Amino acid sequence: MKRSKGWFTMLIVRKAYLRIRPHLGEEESPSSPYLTPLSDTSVRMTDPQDPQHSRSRYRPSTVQPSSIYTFSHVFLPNTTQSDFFTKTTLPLVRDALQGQNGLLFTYGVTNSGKTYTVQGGTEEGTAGILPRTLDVIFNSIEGLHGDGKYRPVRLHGIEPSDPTDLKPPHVIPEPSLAQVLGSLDNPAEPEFDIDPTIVKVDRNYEYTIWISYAEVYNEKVYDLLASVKGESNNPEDSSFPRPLAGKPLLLSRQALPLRPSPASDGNDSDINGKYIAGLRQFRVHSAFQAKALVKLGQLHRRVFGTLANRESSRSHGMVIIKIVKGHRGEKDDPTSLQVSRLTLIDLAGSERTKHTHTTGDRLKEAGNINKSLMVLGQCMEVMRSNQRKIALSLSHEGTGKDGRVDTRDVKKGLALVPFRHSKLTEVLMDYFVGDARAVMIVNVNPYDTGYDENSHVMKFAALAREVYITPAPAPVRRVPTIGPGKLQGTKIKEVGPLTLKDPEIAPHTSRRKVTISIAGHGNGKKASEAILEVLEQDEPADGQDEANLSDDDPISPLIDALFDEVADLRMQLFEAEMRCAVIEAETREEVMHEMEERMRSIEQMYSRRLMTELEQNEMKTDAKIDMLHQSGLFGSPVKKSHLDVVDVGNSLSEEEQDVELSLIEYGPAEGSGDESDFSSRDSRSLSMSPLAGKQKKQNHPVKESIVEKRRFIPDPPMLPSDTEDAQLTETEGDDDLSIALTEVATSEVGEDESGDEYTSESGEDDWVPPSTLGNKTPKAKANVVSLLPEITNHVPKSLPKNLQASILAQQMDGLSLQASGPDDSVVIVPVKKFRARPESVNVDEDEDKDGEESQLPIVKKKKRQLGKNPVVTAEGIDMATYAVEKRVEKTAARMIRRLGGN
Ligand SMILES: Nc1ncnc2c1ncn2[C@@H]1O[C@H](COP(=O)(O)OP(=O)(O)OP(=O)(O)O)[C@@H](O)[C@H]1O
Repeated sequence: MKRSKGWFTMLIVRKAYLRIRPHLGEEESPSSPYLTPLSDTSVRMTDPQDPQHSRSRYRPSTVQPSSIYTFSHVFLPNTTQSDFFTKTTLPLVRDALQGQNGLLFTYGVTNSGKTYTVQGGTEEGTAGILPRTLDVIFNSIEGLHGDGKYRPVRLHGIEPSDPTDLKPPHVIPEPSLAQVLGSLDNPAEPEFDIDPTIVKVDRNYEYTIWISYAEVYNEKVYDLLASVKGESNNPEDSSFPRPLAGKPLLLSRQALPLRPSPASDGNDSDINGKYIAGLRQFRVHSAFQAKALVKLGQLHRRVFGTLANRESSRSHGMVIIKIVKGHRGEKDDPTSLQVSRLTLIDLAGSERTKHTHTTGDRLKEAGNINKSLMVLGQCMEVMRSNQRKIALSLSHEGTGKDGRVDTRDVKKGLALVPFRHSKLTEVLMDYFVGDARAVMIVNVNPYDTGYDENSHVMKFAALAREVYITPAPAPVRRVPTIGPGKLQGTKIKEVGPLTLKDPEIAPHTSRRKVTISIAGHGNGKKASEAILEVLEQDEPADGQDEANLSDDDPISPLIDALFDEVADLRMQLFEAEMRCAVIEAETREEVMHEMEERMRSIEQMYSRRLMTELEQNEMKTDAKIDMLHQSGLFGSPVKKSHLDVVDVGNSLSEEEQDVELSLIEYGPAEGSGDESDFSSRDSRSLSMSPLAGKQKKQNHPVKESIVEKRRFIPDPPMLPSDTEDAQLTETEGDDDLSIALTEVATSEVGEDESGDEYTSESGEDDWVPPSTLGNKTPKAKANVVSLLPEITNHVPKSLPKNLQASILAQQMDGLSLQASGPDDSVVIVPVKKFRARPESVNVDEDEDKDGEESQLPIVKKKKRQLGKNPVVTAEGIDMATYAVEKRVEKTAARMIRRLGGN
């Protein structure tokens, strides 16, 4: 494929490196990091709050919970500064020495290690990439220093140097802030921490190195190497400005304007970049001098950027290293000079306004930081889309006239890259549209709480990687041999330090107080604080610099105004988006809390229900135990009884009485005095059983039919009794139990051998008094013992043992032995139909009609207190069942023996 000529045809890949910060000892103990290195070039980022990894199911975020990101290289936490420098920055230094422009910037959230990467730490061997770059440059040009007759200006210009440029930096005329605070700070960079690397350079050339240090703070550009003038309260006092008692030292500085690079500087690019007008630069002869300047700049940065958070960089700091290279054989020919720039930027951390609840100045500052970073991202996105369009056009090469693509047509269709929307991108514009190699370093602290912010950082990196920048050789400019101050092109007005006396600063100033802590750092010095008042002035209005603008300036006032309008609108849009994002996050959080609240209340409701169920079950069990006690399955509840249900009562042993008594429901104790409330007490005791309640509610058809039948069941004839006042009657409150037992009794043991019923199921007509049964069926000598297996067989074996025992007990409870008739036949009657009741209790009308119940014996009620008896266990029930069986067996055998004997 033929390549068209143009700036977009030679592409180089931008490098994006990821550096993972180690966990620091003094920080809170980390959970697991959310970054997992997968290879040398890729990492997986997993949200620690993801439902799969956390109990919380709701994330107030739309960020993907897990993603894989690819970089040019991933540096693990244990990477040394030296290794990092060699792999990321050294190639840029080599290119710069060969005449290529380069840009390196660090990007990441606060506390992710950007400053550590650029400047370094305090330990030996921890010098960052900036001091190492200076070391390598000076190591490499050793013996090749030029005489510095010419200096670089603006972006691409060269002009004869000013004598002041040659002065060493420490001779800044005004009392500088460094002098004020020099003793306060001791930036770490031990002399012994020098990078020994040497890069091979063309030894036919001479080199001069120039350093500038600027910062973009609150959408304004400041010179960090400009002298800072202090304002003493005493105008006569021209000496060293020290703060008066109780009054802070007042420091002032002025923002610098950005100006388009004039075409006369010989920029090859179609789009002119911008330069920082008035930015001071110093020629340095050694790495030591250069580092001293950088330290001064860092000190200024710290002082002026300390408004909000002294631990955090709130500005974008950029060190610009310019290398002027001239052929040794053409020393007097400035046209042979080449200028290359290497800019290292320590970007401010992306701020979490919604997390820190930032307000006031801090919010504005954070907004500006975010704005500049966002615009940087937008620029990259537009550049990427433009490059795609270009690539698409190139792929259709041959469709135009002569089979060539007209690049002008292609460029017309490209979107405008919004460099002008922030000061940062305006300053960097030249690198993107011009001739530069760019390297981005992404710093991430994998233990940081701001997963979402870090995720945005990674996405930004992914975007940046797809942008390609054209390399081009550094321009070689012809410089007229004119004296200092009379320069080619336009002369830029120097913007020096201002004082409060300067008339123009009043309308555009902002004042703020800055407190600088001076920590002892274990060097024997006492920790103290210095309060300063900082006065920052806006850059001069355009009108003031009109004289400085070249005729070639491409910006017309109308276009400028339109751009400003667009910038304003974008700013408003950005703010609206920020507000929306905050509202969205808050709403999500609110919804999440509401959901959690609901879940909690549902959980509570279910636990309450569960508790109720448990209580009911307990009561049910208690009721069963009660029944077992009443039926004598747990010991013999009534030792002395006057049961007259069976005629043989008098002659039965105590044990036999126990068994029989246990088969009869309880009534009020004779003479206990509480006979009057027997009914209510009875029903109360039954109501304790949830089962009973349920049965009542269910209104079971079987029950109804049985109840119906029972209405017609006549009272049994009076049975012989040894207690005259004992009566058997039906107990109202015990319906359920009696129904169940009646059912069992009537359906299971209601037939004799001949198949004749001897208990009534259908009504009065069927009723056959037990006393006559013997006569009617003389052969029907029911053997209780033989009935036992039958009863037992009706208990489902699949049920748990305790339930089996309970059913058996109920069945047993429904039976009583009765011997009657002249032939001494033994009959089984369902005695559950009969209830002992006191004489004073009113009985049903039906019963009253019979008038017989008054003759029924009263059975003494055995009182039992719940909880006093042992807890039921399966073994206990087994044993009890076994005991009952045995006792019934024994009793029956005895009775049969006795009856047989008779
Ligand atoms: N690779 C590393 N090895 C050891 N310590 C590190 C490393 N990276 C960062 N640190 C330490 O982590 C802390 C935070 O780093 P640093 O100040 O560089 O973060 P930052 O991203 O520049 O923050 P800000 O944007 O707020 O200025 C510092 O104490 C620094 O010494």
